[in-house]
Amino acid sequence: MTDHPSQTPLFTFGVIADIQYADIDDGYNYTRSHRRYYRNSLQLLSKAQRSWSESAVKPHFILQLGDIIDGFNKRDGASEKALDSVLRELSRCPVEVHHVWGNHEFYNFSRSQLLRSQLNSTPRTGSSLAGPPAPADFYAYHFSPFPGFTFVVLDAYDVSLLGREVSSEQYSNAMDRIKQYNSNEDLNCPPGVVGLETRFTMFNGGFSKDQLDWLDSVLSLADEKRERVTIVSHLPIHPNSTTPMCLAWNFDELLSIIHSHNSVVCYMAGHDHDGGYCKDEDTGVHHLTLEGVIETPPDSNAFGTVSVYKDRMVLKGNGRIRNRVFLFA
Ligand SMILES: Nc1ncnc2c1ncn2[C@@H]1O[C@H](COP(=O)(O)OP(=O)(O)O)[C@@H](O)[C@H]1O
Repeated sequence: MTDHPSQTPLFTFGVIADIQYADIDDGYNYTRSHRRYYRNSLQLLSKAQRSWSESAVKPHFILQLGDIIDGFNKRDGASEKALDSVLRELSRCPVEVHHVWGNHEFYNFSRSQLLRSQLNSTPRTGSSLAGPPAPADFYAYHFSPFPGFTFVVLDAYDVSLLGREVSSEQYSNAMDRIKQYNSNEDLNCPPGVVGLETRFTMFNGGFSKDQLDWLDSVLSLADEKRERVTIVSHLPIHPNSTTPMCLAWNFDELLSIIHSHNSVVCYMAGHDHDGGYCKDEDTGVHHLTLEGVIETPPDSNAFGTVSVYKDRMVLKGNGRIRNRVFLFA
């Protein structure tokens, strides 16, 4: 790996996904193929935090890619307590954390609770990239940690049955969309076993037209200013970076917006705990799906530190996460 050992990075940041903490015994995923270490995930977060805090070059910020606590907390009336535990652990590392929202955020909290919570990391000050803020109807924003670099947080549950009031138009629209493909009584059960249509489940969602239009305008400005843009959200959008069951419903629409701009260099997501990666050969965009902490054994870990240079980003993985170099096209 060429990691520019002699060069100082412009800035660095930490990445972590699917912590899914709950103070309960180990369990399994739905198909019982993967063990879930609910209680220990807090210890792995603690180790990640210590590694970031003690590193010679401190990360400028942390990207938390969603599912910070598990849905089982809701069942146990422990949502607030579990959230306090993970946020307390994260706050030991004195850097800004940018939170993405995943399906487990919506199992625990309503959208309005999330907007009022510490999981709403919308910056109070503007980004160096001008342009309108995102409409209040979805959770999306951009920030610029360093001149020439922009990060965009997207809401992958903007069009979803999760987090929308059953009486709302958004809920009906999401129901219409999922029912086009999924005729199961239990909408968490995917339609079929293989293929792209398996993504039409209730634990996934998509991006509204308003959000895509907003992103389009952000990327137009970024193109003009020759910014390097990294987009982060909970759901992967490239079929070669994940199993199809974890893709965003309208992944293709987001991909085509990215294709129509030249500023995007990387897209990062969580959700698929096995992780994944591909480089989109048409655009040179790197699609990284980060391995989830929740399915990581106690003697390993799943977090990364990304060093950003003028022409590349270098991911230093820990435990299950491998080192990678993302050259800018
Ligand atoms: N194949 C499936 N059939 C029916 N329900 C499923 C299936 N896969 C997952 N679920 C249910 O969907 C919900 C979300 O699944 P879960 O595995 O917890 O998501 P995540 O991978 O985000 O942790 C859970 O209630 C789970 O029981």
